[in-house]
Amino acid sequence: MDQQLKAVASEADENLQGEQSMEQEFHSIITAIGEDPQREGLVDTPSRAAKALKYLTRGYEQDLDTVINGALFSSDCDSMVVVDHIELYSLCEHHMLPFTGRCHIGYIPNGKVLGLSKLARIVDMYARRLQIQENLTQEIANAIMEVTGAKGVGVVVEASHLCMRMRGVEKQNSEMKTSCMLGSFMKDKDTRAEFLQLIKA
Ligand SMILES: Nc1nc2c(ncn2[C@@H]2O[C@H](COP(=O)(O)OP(=O)(O)OP(=O)(O)O)[C@@H](O)[C@H]2O)c(=O)[nH]1
Ligand SMILES: [Zn+2]
Repeated sequence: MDQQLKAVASEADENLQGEQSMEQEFHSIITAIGEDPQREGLVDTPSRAAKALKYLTRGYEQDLDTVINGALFSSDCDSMVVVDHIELYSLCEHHMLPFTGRCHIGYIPNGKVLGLSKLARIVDMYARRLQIQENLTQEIANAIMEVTGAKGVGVVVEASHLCMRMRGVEKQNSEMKTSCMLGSFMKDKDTRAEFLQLIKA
């Protein structure tokens, strides 16, 4: 077996072991909450829950290079590019409960534009990890700046946190809004205003 095949096989093996140990943990959790893991409806639950959690945190297995896949194109465009209402699903790192909402992105290219879908893929890569909203917002903005070398980048995230709705303080209608402005979006208030007007956040 050549080196590359060996690496792929060993990664698959690690993933399988990780999923099996997660299954055992979910089995214990079901017992700890006072349920019977052998009950018909729960027999396959540890395996389903492990698969679901692996999926919900799949951003750990991704990196920027793979996500962008070379979709960076030369362009003379020096006007603002905005992609808004990119839905996001994340897990808060304090309670591992979902927070869901929308991400709005703007950037002013500097010779390169990014494939349209890649903005949404960058959002997903960072959202599908354990996060706080502030860090998520900043990580998305920094990644777009790093990949495109843009003149400026603006990111706004609006999200609702289940840890605040289903438990704890139990407030149903409040949303958290976070923003990160880099380059001309930070320095120039007209650029920032144009972005905020376009996304109407
Ligand atoms: N800043 C920030 N806080 C978050 C985010 N997600 C959850 N939190 C907060 O993390 C805090 C954790 O506070 P703790 O007092 O340690 O935990 P807790 O007793 O479960 O807190 P309560 O939610 O107030 O019941 C809470 O205030 C949550 O609302 C986030 O994305 N950003
Ligand atoms: Zn939380």
